[in-house]
Formats: sequence, C-alpha cells, structure tokens
Amino acid sequence: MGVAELVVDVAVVGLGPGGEAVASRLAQAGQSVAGIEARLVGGECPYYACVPTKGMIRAADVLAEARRVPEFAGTAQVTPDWGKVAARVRDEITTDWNDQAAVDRLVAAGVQIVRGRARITEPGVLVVGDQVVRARRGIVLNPGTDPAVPPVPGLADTPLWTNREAVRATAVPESLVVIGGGPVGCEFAQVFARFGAKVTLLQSNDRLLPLDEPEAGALLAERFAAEHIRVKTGAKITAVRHDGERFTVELDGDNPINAAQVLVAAGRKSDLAELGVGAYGLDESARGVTVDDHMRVADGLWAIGDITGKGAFTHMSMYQSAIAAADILGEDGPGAEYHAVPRVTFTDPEIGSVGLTEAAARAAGLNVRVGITQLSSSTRGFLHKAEGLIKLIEDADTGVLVGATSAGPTGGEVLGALVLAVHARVPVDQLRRMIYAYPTFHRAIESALADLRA
Ligand SMILES: Cc1cc2nc3c(=O)[nH]c(=O)nc-3n(C[C@H](O)[C@H](O)[C@H](O)COP(=O)(O)OP(=O)(O)OC[C@H]3O[C@@H](n4cnc5c(N)ncnc54)[C@H](O)[C@@H]3O)c2cc1C
Ligand SMILES: NC(=O)c1ccc[n+]([C@@H]2O[C@H](COP(=O)([O-])OP(=O)(O)OC[C@H]3O[C@@H](n4cnc5c(N)ncnc54)[C@H](O)[C@@H]3O)[C@@H](O)[C@H]2O)c1
Repeated sequence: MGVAELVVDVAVVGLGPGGEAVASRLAQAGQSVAGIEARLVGGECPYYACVPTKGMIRAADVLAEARRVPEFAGTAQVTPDWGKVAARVRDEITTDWNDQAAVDRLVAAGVQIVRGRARITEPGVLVVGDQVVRARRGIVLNPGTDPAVPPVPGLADTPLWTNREAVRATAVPESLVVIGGGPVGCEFAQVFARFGAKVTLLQSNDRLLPLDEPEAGALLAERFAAEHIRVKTGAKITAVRHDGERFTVELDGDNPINAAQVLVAAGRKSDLAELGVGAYGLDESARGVTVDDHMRVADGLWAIGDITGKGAFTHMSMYQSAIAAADILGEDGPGAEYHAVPRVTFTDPEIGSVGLTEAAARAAGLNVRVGITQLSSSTRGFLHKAEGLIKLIEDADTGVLVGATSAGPTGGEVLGALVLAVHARVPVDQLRRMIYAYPTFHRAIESALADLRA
C-alpha cells in the first residue's frame, strides 16, 4: 500500500485562532487548503487559555463584588461553589474540550482537516503520521506555544499544573503555589484565592507583570496583599518535591512551602526542530521564527501567532492571519504595524496597556513626557472606591502618545480610547480638546493628559 498523499494549494500547520481564520479565508477565496491540527481545532485560546480563564475570572469577580455588599449596601452571605465554574467551563465554554463545532465551520468553508502532528520534510512538503501533504503555493505556520516548565530540580517529575490542567480543575486546592508572576500566574492566583485557596505566588523577577509599567505591578501587588495572596518577588526556587500527596517547594533564603498544588505559569516555549523548519534553512534552536511585515518567513513559508514573537495574544494571531491571507492571495494590502499592540491582564484591577512603557520609550531614545493620575481622584473612582491609574507616555518631539496604561475596573475597556490615540497618532493637543463624559472611568484620561510633563 502506498503512502496517502494530499495535494493542496496551501497547508496551514496548527489551527489556533489565526490558523483557523487564514485557512477559512483562503478556502473561501477558492484555494484548496489543508488545515492540520495535532490537538484541538481552535488552538490554546478557546480550550485552555483566554476563554476558559476569562470565564473563571468572571465568576471570581462576581464573588469579589458580592463580598463588597457590607461596604456599600447591607449584608450578604457569599458561599463560593467551584462546581458551578467547573461545570460552566466544561459544558458551556469548551463543550467538554470538543472541537466539532470548529471543525464543522472550517469544513463548511471548504478546508480539508488533517488530524495529527505535521513535520516539514522539504519545502512545501509535510508528513502527518502516514500521510504526505504537498502544498503547491506554500505553508502557513501557526503552531502556537506550549507551557514552559523551568529547569528546577524535581519540578518536572511532580504532578504540577500548567494552564492546561488548571482550566480543568474540578476542585479548588486548599493551598496553591503559583510559579510565575506574568499575566497567566497573576490571573490564576487571584481566581483560586477568591475561591478559597491559600495562594503563594513566587516570581523570579523583582515585580509582578514585569512587561508592564512598574506602577501597574505595584497596584496589583497591593490588591493581592489585601486579598491575602502572598507574593514573593525575587524568588529563587531551588527544588520541588511531591510525596504522593503534597508538594514541597524549596527556596533560596526562605522557608520551604508545603502546598496541595503547584501551578507553573513561567512563560511559553516552542519546538522548531519538531516542526522541521530546518528544511527552509531556519535555525531550529531559535525561540520563534522571524517574519517580515507580510508574515513571510521564506519563499512559500508564512508564520502567524505566538511563534512570530510579536506578542502572544489571540488578537495578534488574528491580525497577522488577515495579512498573511492577503499576501498569499496576491492582494496589495498594508503590512503589519506593531506600534499600538494592546494587551490586557484580566486581574482585578484589570491592567490594560498599549505601545511603549516609559522605560521602553526612554530606552528608544525618545524625548519622553509622562502623565499619571489615580482613579481614586476621579469622581467615578471615588464613587466605586476603586483602585487604578492611567499613565500616558508622550513623544514630546511629535506630540503624540506612544504608550499608555489603564488599570482599574474595566481597565481593558477604558484602554480602547488610548489604543485608538496611539494607533492613529492623534495629537495630544487634540486629545486635550475632546469631551470626556462625566463621571466615567475614562474621564481620568483627561487628568492624565493635564499631568504630562518631562
Ligand atoms: C492561560 C492563558 C491565558 C491567556 N489569555 C489570553 C487572553 O485573555 N487574551 C489574549 O489575547 N491571549 C491570551 N493568551 C494567549 C493566547 O492563548 C495565544 O496567544 C493564542 O492562543 C494564539 O496562539 P497561536 O495562534 O499562536 O496558536 P495556538 O492557539 O497556541 O494554537 C496552535 C495550535 O497548533 C497546533 N500545533 C502545534 N504544532 C503542530 C504541528 N506540528 N502539527 C499540527 N498542529 C500543531 C497546536 O496543537 C495548537 O492547537 C493566553 C494564554 C494562556 C496560556
Ligand atoms: N490577558 C492576556 O492577553 C494574556 C493572559 C495570559 C497570558 N497571555 C500571554 O501568554 C504568554 C504566557 O504568559 P505567562 O504569564 O506564562 O508568561 P510570561 O513570560 O509573561 O511571565 C512568566 C513569569 O514567570 C517568571 N518566572 C520564570 N521562571 C520562573 C521561576 N523559575 N520561578 C519563578 N518565576 C519564574 C518570570 O519572571 C515571568 O515574569 C504571555 O506572552 C502573555 O502575553 C496573555
């Protein structure tokens, strides 16, 4: 029996959010397309990342708001029930980690789905199990990333959770050590703490959310302290053990921590060797692939999503997918621009930011002016008894904002106005002449503009 061979115009390797979109768009434009997926069609976001975690966060936020009834409105008895969260994640949000609806959508668009892990053997040729896929026009890579487990002695041998296990939790551990203080670690730490876990967050960096403004990390650290989440920054974990029941986390210069569960949220990794990109002459030991502004990696090879290193967000994967599809279809579209990439960490307070931080703007040699305001000094912040801030970074030479942070209740929504300002390079003078509705959270932008100074 010969090897099964499928010949198509384009093969899409990995059907994350962008892979799904590019496959669908190309098929609808008349290309023959193979969409190859090793796990679930839709990728990390709908099953293990953005969507289930934001469902969990919604539940945790409702609990936190209900707990504020005594402060504002009377009495309320709040009894958390993780069963409701687990059932919603399973039944409504991930349909029990079943991708049939996504498969049906792609098939209806004309995409041929190939299940299995693809490996490039030569330019335009892939092997998936015992099948060969030949892509006449080329290959789009959208393989995403996997959770990275730091090389701490003993850690990998324990029954640790990454985001993939944490979203499937059917019970809240009595105590939880979260390793990593980036977006994933911070979001999970607060969710499980609000549902009753005693949480310790160990962060090797000297602050939470180190890619964001220091003021945002400090604000979150204050909130975590108020919610009895223990945060240890500058943590150096020397070993992790599991005795069949509980974990012990050994630290340099501090007492060991004994906990019911460890959750690793220490960043992501990719495996380019497994993907076989060496067939295109690329370095397989690299962390990602380099794309041009039309997502081209090499002749007949495009890449989108986390693997491009332009920001590990679903909105980035989707944005790049439209550019790659246009390029493959020979359309004369604009190239990618990354000066206004928004990012939101859905903690409470929610931390939204866009463009450059103050430190990045200074490092880039810009003539920087900074404006900052606390939400508590705005009318709505006062009424809500809300913590938060707006921080703006202006390039004084051009008079436009090059970065902004919006932290607080719905910080990610307030960010929208700032993303537009940075993206469209709206002059700061014009932003100052705008009318900001009273009393909204976004009205604090006006105060931050008034505070801009060198
Ligand atoms: C806990 C968590 C929360 C997050 N929350 C948010 C959020 O709120 N907002 C946001 O914008 N982003 C969020 N992210 C990031 C977001 O999940 C990713 O950026 C997003 O999934 C886009 O990734 P991608 O398109 O590169 O591919 P992925 O979604 O990772 O999908 C890639 C797919 O490729 C498949 N694959 C890999 N290699 C092969 C191969 N060789 N052959 C066949 N198939 C292969 C994989 O099985 C996978 O299904 C979160 C991430 C995590 C971990
Ligand atoms: N809301 C969102 O858009 C959202 C939410 C979650 C994740 N994401 C994306 O997913 C990606 C992964 O997120 P993440 O938080 O896992 O990664 P990250 O790289 O942003 O943060 C990981 C953190 O772990 C710390 N760390 C690393 N090794 C450690 C160790 N041995 N001990 C203690 N701390 C250690 C690092 O200091 C770092 O701050 C990010 O790129 C992020 O943008 C996005």
